[in-house]
This record gives sequence, C-alpha cells and structure tokens, in this order.
Amino acid sequence: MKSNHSRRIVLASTSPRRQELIASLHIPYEIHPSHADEHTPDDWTPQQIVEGLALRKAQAVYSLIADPAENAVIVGSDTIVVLENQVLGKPVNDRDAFRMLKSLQGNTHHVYTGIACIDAANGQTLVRHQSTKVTMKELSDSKIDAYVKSGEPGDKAGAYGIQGLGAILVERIEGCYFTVVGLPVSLLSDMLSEFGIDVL
Ligand SMILES: Cc1cn([C@H]2C[C@H](O)[C@@H](COP(=O)(O)OP(=O)(O)OP(=O)(O)O)O2)c(=O)[nH]c1=O
Repeated sequence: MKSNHSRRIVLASTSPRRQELIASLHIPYEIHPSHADEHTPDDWTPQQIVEGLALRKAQAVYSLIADPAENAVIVGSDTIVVLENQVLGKPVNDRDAFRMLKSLQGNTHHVYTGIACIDAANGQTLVRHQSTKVTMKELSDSKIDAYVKSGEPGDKAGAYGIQGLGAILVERIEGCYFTVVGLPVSLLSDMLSEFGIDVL
C-alpha cells in the first residue's frame, strides 16, 4: 500500500509478533532492538510492570536516537500474564513452561500489555496499557507436555502463543486479541494520533 506519512515509527522490540503487527499499520517503520533491564520491584501492580517496562524499552532507544531533527516516534511494549496475583513472564526452560501451563489450564487469567510512545524530537511521552481476560481449557499433563515439546512456549509470556498452536488451548477471550499477542494495534493507533500520526 502507498504511504503518505511523513513521520516514521521506530519499534523498540525484538519480538517478531510485534514487528508483524506494526507492519500491518502501513506506516514507515524500522526496528531498533532495545536492551532494557526487565527487573521490577515486587510491589508493582501488573499495570505498573507493563507500563514501566514498555517505557524503559522506549527510553533505551530514545537515549540512542534523540535528536531535534528526528521525525520518528519510538514505540516500546511489554506483555505479562497474570493468574490471580501471580505474574508470569517468559519461561526459563521447558520445566518452567510446563509449570506455567499447568497453573493456567482450566483457569481464567489476564494478559496485560503496555505501550510507551516517545517523540524522538522532543521527548514527549505517552504510556498506556490494556488487559484481556483469557480462559484456558482443561489440559492433561500429556497435552501440556506435547505443547511444550513443540517449542512454541519458549519466548512467550505465560508459555503460550494464542496466534499459533496455542490457539487450541484457549476456550475464550474477553477483550482485545492483539493485547494477548503483544501489541494492541488499535490502542497504538489512538496513541499515535496524539503525535499527529493518523493511520487512516
Ligand atoms: C500470551 C502471549 C504472549 N506472547 C509474546 C508477546 C511478547 O513477545 C512476549 C512477552 O515478552 P516481552 O518481554 O513483552 O517481549 P519480548 O522480549 O518478546 O520482545 P521485546 O521486549 O524486544 O519487545 O510474549 C505471544 O506472542 N502470544 C501470546 O499469546
């Protein structure tokens, strides 16, 4: 599709899912992987975690490319899975993935995704988040084992990917699907319009 946008997006992310989703907006973009510390204080709420980490990721890239002549908006994002008051990030190994899926199966959890946008020209910053309720089917240990062996859980919060084979583990969702995948594009487009970038 032909683009008439004079501004571009710099996506501060290594996530292939986020890269695909940003491409779907048809705005010029580039990828600038961000290496931010992802540790957070124990007493942070899910909202504080995803907004705080999204902001850290965007700030890490802003510190490298900040320039008054820049026409870019830097976008950082972070996703976590929350079961009751337990926060699940990415599994550290297959055993951890099994443990996470065992606790999620037959239960309802929330997926939180935060987005931070920073104007590279002047540092103007906007941070928001969204959450989606996900109910997972009851799963036998052998099904969980087979899913872990597929290799899909490895790099995903909560050890599943709703956009892949993980779709068959999910009974229903309430809220935005893209919040679960890791980049709520509708929320992002609302945020970008506050920077003068209108997707449509
Ligand atoms: C629950 C769920 C998570 N995920 C992914 C989205 C995120 O990539 C990942 C959560 O980890 P994040 O730390 O949010 O992101 P990341 O390390 O993959 O990428 P970056 O920080 O460079 O932007 O889990 C899915 O792809 N599908 C799902 O259904």
